[in-house]
Amino acid sequence: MPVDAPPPAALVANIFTTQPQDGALSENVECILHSAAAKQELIEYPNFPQPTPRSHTNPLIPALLASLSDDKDNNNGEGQGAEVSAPYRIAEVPSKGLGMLATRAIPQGAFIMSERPLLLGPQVQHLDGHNMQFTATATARQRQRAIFTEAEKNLRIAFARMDPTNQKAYMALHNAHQSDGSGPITGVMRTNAYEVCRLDGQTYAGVFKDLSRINHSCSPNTTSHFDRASLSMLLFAVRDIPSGAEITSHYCGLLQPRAARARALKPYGIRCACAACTDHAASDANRLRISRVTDAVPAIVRWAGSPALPDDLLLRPTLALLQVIEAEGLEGSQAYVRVLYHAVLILQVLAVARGADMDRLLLARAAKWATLRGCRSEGEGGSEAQFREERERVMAAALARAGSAPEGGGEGRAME
Ligand SMILES: C[S@@+](CC[C@H](N)C(=O)[O-])C[C@H]1O[C@@H](n2cnc3c(N)ncnc32)[C@H](O)[C@@H]1O
Repeated sequence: MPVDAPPPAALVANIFTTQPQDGALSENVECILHSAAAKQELIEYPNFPQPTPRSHTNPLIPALLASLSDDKDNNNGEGQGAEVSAPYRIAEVPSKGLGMLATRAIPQGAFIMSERPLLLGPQVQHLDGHNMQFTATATARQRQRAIFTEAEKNLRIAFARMDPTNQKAYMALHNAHQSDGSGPITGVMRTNAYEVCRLDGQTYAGVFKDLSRINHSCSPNTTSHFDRASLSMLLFAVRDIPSGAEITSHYCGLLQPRAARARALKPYGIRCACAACTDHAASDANRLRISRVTDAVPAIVRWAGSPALPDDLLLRPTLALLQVIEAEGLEGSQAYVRVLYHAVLILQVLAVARGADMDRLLLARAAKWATLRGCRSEGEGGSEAQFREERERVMAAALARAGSAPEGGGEGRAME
């Protein structure tokens, strides 16, 4: 279809647009948007369009590293802007088809890659046919088929507008929906799309050439977030990934029990046999516990201001919970970042009250907290202002525990 041809009358509610048109054709994203307001939101995003990031440096890291003199390897991103080859390759993985493998050791928190989607559109899974007319006697199956037919019609229009290189990459992706009524383009979308953003109240998903090759794990070693300014997904390691190891993400909620994960993975044709799915009783209990992690700052303030309460009252369970999350391989969870933050606050109080012997414990947790926060989208889990205010509250209470302010103060060094 020629680039500027209007869509058929039945599809006028959809807007077909190529964005951001800022470079090579294969870097453009074909978008199906449900409203003019969605398009406006997309292109009027602050600083849009930016080039796809080739590296990502966590601004919190350098100051922390300066104080961690013997931990120089813990860097985030590709270092001083040197051009380095991609730390991954796409290759066959036994019993999973293709997958993504690390071509060198990737440290926790490191930026792995960024990529724009080949195609961006409303999440097919969420199509409920609310804007379609059905006869009263239409069965659920007939409605489902009609929805897939409509989705395929829309996707075909967007597909026809795509750069031929991207069309080829798109159709080469895996399709786990070959016999359920999905059309071929819809099937690839349903198998490979990542949720990317919300526009005008609707959730959008994107299909990627390389990112969509990442296989599922219930204990994934990456996290990703979408960068609206560059219209690209950024991928980070949430724990050290050895050279040659598979790079994994997740296709379902990881804190739900094995049975619910199995249901969510069925449409992908995945019968997961990982440790958490095999020995699921203990893992389900751990994940339930992790799902219940809440904000402990008020409890930390109370403890910090009550010298009669033992030093290890909160530290011991907090460090134990970190171990449980690490044992489940859920370092990519928001709960892990939150519990690390709790550990940092508790250790800061102890550093003020008990002196320098807590420093190494504190700095190690603070570095990890900053590293993993740097992998998440800005402001997720709390703003800088909120952290500063909470830290001040905790440290004010800590002075009561210490009896007086320590010489030189223990706070600034660890957290700034
Ligand atoms: C998004 S694609 C991932 C890339 C895919 N392996 C390929 O060859 O292009 C999803 C498909 O990969 C396979 N897959 C992903 N994770 C898997 C896992 N943990 N175990 C088995 N197969 C998996 C399934 O066939 C699934 O439908």
